[in-house]
Amino acid sequence: MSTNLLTTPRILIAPDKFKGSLTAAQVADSLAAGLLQDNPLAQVHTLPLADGGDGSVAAALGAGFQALTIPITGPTGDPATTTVAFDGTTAVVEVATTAGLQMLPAARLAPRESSSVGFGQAIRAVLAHRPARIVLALGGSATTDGGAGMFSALGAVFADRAGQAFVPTGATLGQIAEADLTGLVDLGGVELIAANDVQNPLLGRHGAAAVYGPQKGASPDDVKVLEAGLGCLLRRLWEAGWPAEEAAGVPGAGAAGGLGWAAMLLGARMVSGAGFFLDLLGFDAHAAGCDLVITGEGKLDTQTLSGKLPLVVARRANPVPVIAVVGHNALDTDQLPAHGIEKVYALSAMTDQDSATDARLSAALLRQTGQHIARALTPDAHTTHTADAL
Ligand SMILES: O=C(O)[C@H](O)CO
Repeated sequence: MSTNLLTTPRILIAPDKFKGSLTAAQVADSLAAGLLQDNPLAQVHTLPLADGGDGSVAAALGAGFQALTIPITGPTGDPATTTVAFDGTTAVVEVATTAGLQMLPAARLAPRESSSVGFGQAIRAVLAHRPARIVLALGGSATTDGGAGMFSALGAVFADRAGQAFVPTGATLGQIAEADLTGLVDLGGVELIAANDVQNPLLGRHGAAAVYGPQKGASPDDVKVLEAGLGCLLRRLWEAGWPAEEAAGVPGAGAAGGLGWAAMLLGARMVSGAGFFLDLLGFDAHAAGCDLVITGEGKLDTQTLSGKLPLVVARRANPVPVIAVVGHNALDTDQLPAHGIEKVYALSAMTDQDSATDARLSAALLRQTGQHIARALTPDAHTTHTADAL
């Protein structure tokens, strides 16, 4: 690490979540505990981040937003509650905690039967608080319903060939014979922002069903049904007067089972989730004047290089040195300094066990890593401990 040795280093810890084990706040707190254990004089500030996927509401709450608890219908129809973050102006509503994989009862995947209706209900409920802006945090969804459930909750009516109204799920999108958008709630005057971390279009081999369907449990046959269903929804919304075809090709349209596309049809502006959340949470001001920024995520891989959160942090923190702490590093560490990351600490290099799904083990390893980093930074410790590159 080229950071000068310092007795009272000012350190900002700004990680994403470690998916499957720890929230961003838990990652940051574990690292901070280790750092302070070895150097109680360090000035450590934590800023748990998010990239638009799950953890976005938690990151906003950590930055001082208030929690609104809202009753919704879960992705497979069970009663559920969700939390929306609100600061009086901006509301953050998350797909992951309204129609997400994490909300499926007994974690049973439901690629055909799930819908985004709970996401729409949360948006509708938050309108009563008169937000100037709603951030739609996309990602981590259980469904590929193209936003049909969300539209239904917002007042759209879908009918089948017999004229029977129904709320479509992924598998029944193909039964939509007509879409009536006349009863849609008025979103005029509310700025909608879709915070998104993927660049996929709605349809095709890079689309929502083909790329993200399998992680929601879709078999190859299910993917075909979902793809055909999304095509049907697109035609019906186009017939109802929306620019459904143009929006389908926009990068990000395929986020969250097509909710990226659906959000654009509602007038949302699509933004990179990582950059947006760094701005919302005041990252630049927090990083300015620091001696070191520590970022991280569950897995560092080629997707990271295409602009995921640690790289955005590294770019924005410059000239402050940045190191990454990750669950697993699948990249050649030599290529990271060119992206602004001076050094990587990987938890998987510290243990034979799989820390990716074990929260307690991950937290313990993060604390140890915090201690390693403190020793590498402080003059006294540096002379008494060996440097510990992992
Ligand atoms: O929810 C999904 O489909 C993926 O996380 C991509 O946005």
